[in-house]
Amino acid sequence: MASVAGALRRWALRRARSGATRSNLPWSFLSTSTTGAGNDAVSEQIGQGASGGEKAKTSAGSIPPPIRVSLTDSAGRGVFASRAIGAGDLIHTASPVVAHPLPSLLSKVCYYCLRRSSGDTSVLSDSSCSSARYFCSDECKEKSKGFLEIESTSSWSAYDTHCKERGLKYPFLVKRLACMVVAGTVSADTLDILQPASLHPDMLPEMEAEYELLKLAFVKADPEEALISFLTKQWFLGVMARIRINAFRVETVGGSYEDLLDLASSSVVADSAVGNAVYILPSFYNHDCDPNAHILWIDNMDAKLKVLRDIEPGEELRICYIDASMDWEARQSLLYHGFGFQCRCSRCLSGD
Ligand SMILES: C[S@@+](CC[C@H](N)C(=O)[O-])C[C@H]1O[C@@H](n2cnc3c(N)ncnc32)[C@H](O)[C@@H]1O
Repeated sequence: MASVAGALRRWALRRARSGATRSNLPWSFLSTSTTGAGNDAVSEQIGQGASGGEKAKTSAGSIPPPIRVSLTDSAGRGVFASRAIGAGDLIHTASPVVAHPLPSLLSKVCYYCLRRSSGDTSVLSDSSCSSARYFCSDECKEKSKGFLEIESTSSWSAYDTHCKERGLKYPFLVKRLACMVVAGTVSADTLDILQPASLHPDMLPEMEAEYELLKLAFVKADPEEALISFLTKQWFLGVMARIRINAFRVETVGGSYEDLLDLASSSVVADSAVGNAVYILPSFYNHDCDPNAHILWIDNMDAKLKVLRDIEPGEELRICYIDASMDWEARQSLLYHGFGFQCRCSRCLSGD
């Protein structure tokens, strides 16, 4: 136990000495308001281009994305085009704040970037832990160092088994986020700007059990108290509430990047899911059953947002959260029960 605590202390010390700060974070400069108050800050930062971990880039690289985040009439905040965008154009790309492969695919999908293994997983498997984790490159291994060092100081068998037995995916994102916070690579309030789901009282006992197991894993590693002071039940529930609404199921598609981007269609056939991820900017896109924008993943966790048809300046950009080919009743039911809102897109309002 003492060596575990020592590892955490040494890590924190190294972070402090290297000058790493918690403000050096993806979008940490944004207001943490979940109401309209933070909108100006969001728009301003998009206008200036992103900095920090989450990169919002156009294909041209340094040009700010042609979008702003503002309040909509009926769906909270949304993403609007700040100039005309042509059908098929890439709006921006985004790297997640936090991502995790599906627990069943740890030996087949990169533990950092969610890229599928091409076959030989032995070379870059992480031998420091009992369950094999695959890394697609030394770069991904290097980028994982922070959370991995923290993760490997604790025993996760009780937490992982509890979640796997119940088929839960989101607690793995929370575990990764908590390790990143302890490692000092993200701030504990990184996701606060995102809209939270209202958690039904029936869900709370299960989530509280997950929280206790998460806390226990850290406490058993005997870290300095200050390092895990953020890890309250309120923090856990707040993160879960945001992940529930904003996590994307990452489904990578094979094929040439250019070919896929050229397609002005949302009917790209994806492979099966490789993991889950939470982004900041993509989380501001509202849903539409007849979307004018589309999110896709080519090869790894980096999301590409592109438009499906010509867009006028000022038009709201919306993606589709579900299978748009379902009928009105099925769509309404899925969006209400799965996502917690009554869809007010024009297709639904017209009864189609
Ligand atoms: C991922 S968030 C999108 C950004 C959100 N509007 C915000 O202010 O952060 C999803 C939430 O936006 C709202 N929303 C998205 N699409 C909607 C739609 N078609 N009709 C009504 N509400 C919608 C719902 O409150 C939903 O839970």
